[in-house]
Amino acid sequence: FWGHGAAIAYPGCLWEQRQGHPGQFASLSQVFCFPVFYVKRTKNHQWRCNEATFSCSSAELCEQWIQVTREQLSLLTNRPKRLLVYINPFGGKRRGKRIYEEKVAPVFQQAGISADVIVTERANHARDHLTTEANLQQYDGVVCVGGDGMFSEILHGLVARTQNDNKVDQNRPGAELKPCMLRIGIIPAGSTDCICFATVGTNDPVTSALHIIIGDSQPMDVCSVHHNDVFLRYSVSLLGYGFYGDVLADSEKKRWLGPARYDLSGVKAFLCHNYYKGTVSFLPAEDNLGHPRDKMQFLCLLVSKWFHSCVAVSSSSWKVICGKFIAINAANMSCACPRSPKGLSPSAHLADGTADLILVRKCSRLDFFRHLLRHTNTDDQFDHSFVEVHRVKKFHFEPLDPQPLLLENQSELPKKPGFCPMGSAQTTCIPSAAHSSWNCDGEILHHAAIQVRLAIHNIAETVKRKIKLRLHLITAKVSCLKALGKTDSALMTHNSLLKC
Ligand SMILES: Nc1ncnc2c1ncn2[C@@H]1O[C@H](COP(=O)(O)OP(=O)(O)OP(=O)(O)O)[C@@H](O)[C@H]1O
Ligand SMILES: CCCCCCCCCCCCC/C=C/[C@@H](O)[C@H](CO)NC(C)=O
Ligand SMILES: [Ca+2]
Repeated sequence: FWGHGAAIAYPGCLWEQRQGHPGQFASLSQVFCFPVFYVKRTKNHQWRCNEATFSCSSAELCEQWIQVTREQLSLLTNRPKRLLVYINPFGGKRRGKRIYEEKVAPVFQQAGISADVIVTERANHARDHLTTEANLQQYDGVVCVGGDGMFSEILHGLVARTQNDNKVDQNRPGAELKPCMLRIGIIPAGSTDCICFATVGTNDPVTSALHIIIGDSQPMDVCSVHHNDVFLRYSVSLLGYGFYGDVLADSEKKRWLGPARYDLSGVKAFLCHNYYKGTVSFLPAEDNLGHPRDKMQFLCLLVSKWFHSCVAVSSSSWKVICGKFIAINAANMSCACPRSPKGLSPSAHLADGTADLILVRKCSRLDFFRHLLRHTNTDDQFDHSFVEVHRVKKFHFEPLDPQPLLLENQSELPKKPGFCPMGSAQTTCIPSAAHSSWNCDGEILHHAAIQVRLAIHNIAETVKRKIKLRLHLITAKVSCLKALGKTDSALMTHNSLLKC
C-alpha cells in the first residue's frame, strides 16, 4: 500500500488477516477484501496505526495481492520478530507495566512479534541479566520500558556483554570498543525520557512501538567516562556537572515525588546559584564536523562528515579553560525533552562521533535565569557572554581543589562537613562543597575529576542505514508497480532512482 496525502509510504508495515475471518479474505456482497495495517504520521511526530481495506473483484486476485504483500514484507529483514522486553515498574509515575500491557503488547501481537517480558525486581536487574545470563542469539532486539536511567542500565548490559564476547577490556581507557549488534527500543515510562524524545521526537508509547515494529533504527554515540584509569560509566545523552549534577543529587532524595522531583530540585539548585572552580581541557572536533551553533541540514552535514572522516587527518589540538563554572554540560545528542523541546544543544547530532561541550561561567542569577529560559523557547541559549560551546571528541575536567578519596562504592560517600558551598545562599542550599557531582544520563557520578571520550561512534553506519532504507522502499515500489503491470513513467523514475 503506497500512501498518499497524510498517509505515508510504509508499505503494508503491519499486515494481518482481519480478525474473526479465519479465511484469507472476507467477502462483502461479491467484493473480496483484505485489510492492510499501516503507520500514519499525525501531529508532533506521533505515529498511529491505521487500517486500509482493499477490495478486489475476484477471490484469486485477492489471494494474489495477499501473496505479493506477504512476499514484500518478508523482504524487510530489519523488522524484528522476537524481542526481549525489560519493564521498570518503578520508573516515572510507576506506570511502566500498565503502559506496556495496554498500549504496546497489543500492537506487537498484531504485528506478529513475540516478546519475552521481564519485570525488574531491583535496580541493575536488567543490566546484570543482559551481561551474564540472557541468551541474546534468539532475539532481534531489546526493549526498555522505563526512563533514561533504565535505558542506561540496558545500554551498560549490552555494551559490557558485547565487549566480553569480543574479549575487549572496557576498563582500559583507550580500548577500541565494539558496537552492539542488538538494537534497543525505548518505550517511554520514566520522568524525563530525554533519550526517547531526542531520538523519536515525542514521548509516546504507541509511536515508539510502531518505530520498533517497522524496524526503524538510529545509531548513537556512546561516551566512556573514566576517573584516572578506572572506568566509571557510559553516557549517551547528558553529562552535566554543577547545575544538572546538583539537581540530580538533590532529586534522588525525593524519588517518591515522581517526575515533579526534578522541578523542585531545579528551583532549589537555581536559588542556591552555586559555582565550581576547575579546569576543562578538550580536544575539538575538526572544523568540517560543524559547530554547535550551525544551522546546517543534518543529512548534508552527516555526508560531509563521513566523507571527511575517510580522507581527513585530524589536526586539532587540546584546549584548556580554567574558571568558575555554574554548569559544565556535555550533550552527546540534543537532550530534547518535554521541558526543553529543542534541547540543551539543539544541533548536537546522534551519531557523529562528537559531543557539544557547553560551559556556563559564573554569572548573575538573572543572567542564568535568562539562559535557562531560552531552553524553553526559540531564542539562542548560547548567545550570552558567559556561555561558550565547543564541539569536541574528548574532554577532561579537573576540580581546582583535590577531592577527598571516595570509597569503592560510590553511594557510600564520606560526609564533608568541613566544606562550605561557594554559592551565595549558603544556609538553605543543596550542599555543593567545593565539588559538584556529574549527572550521567540521570545517574550520579561522585568523582568530580573525569576523562571522557567518544568511545563508540559510527558515522558511516548512519549514512549506510539511511541509504539502505531508501533503497528498500524504492525496490518495494518497483516490485509493486511491476506486479500491477505498470510500465509508465512512475516505474521508469523508480528504476532510474535504483540505478542511481
Ligand atoms: N525493580 C526496580 N526497583 C528499583 N529500581 C529499579 C528497578 N528497575 C530499575 N530500577 C532503577 O530505577 C532507576 C530509575 O528508573 P527510570 O530511568 O526508569 O525512571 P526515572 O528515573 O523516573 O526516569 P528518567 O531517568 O527518565 O528521569 C534506574 O536507575 C534503574 O536502575
Ligand atoms: C526558568 C525556566 C527553567 C526551565 C529550564 C529548562 C531546562 C530543562 C533542560 C532539561 C534537560 C534535561 C537533560 C536530560 C537529563 C536526563 O539525563 C536526566 C535523567 O532523565 N534528567 C534530568 C532532569 O537530569
Ligand atoms: Ca553526538
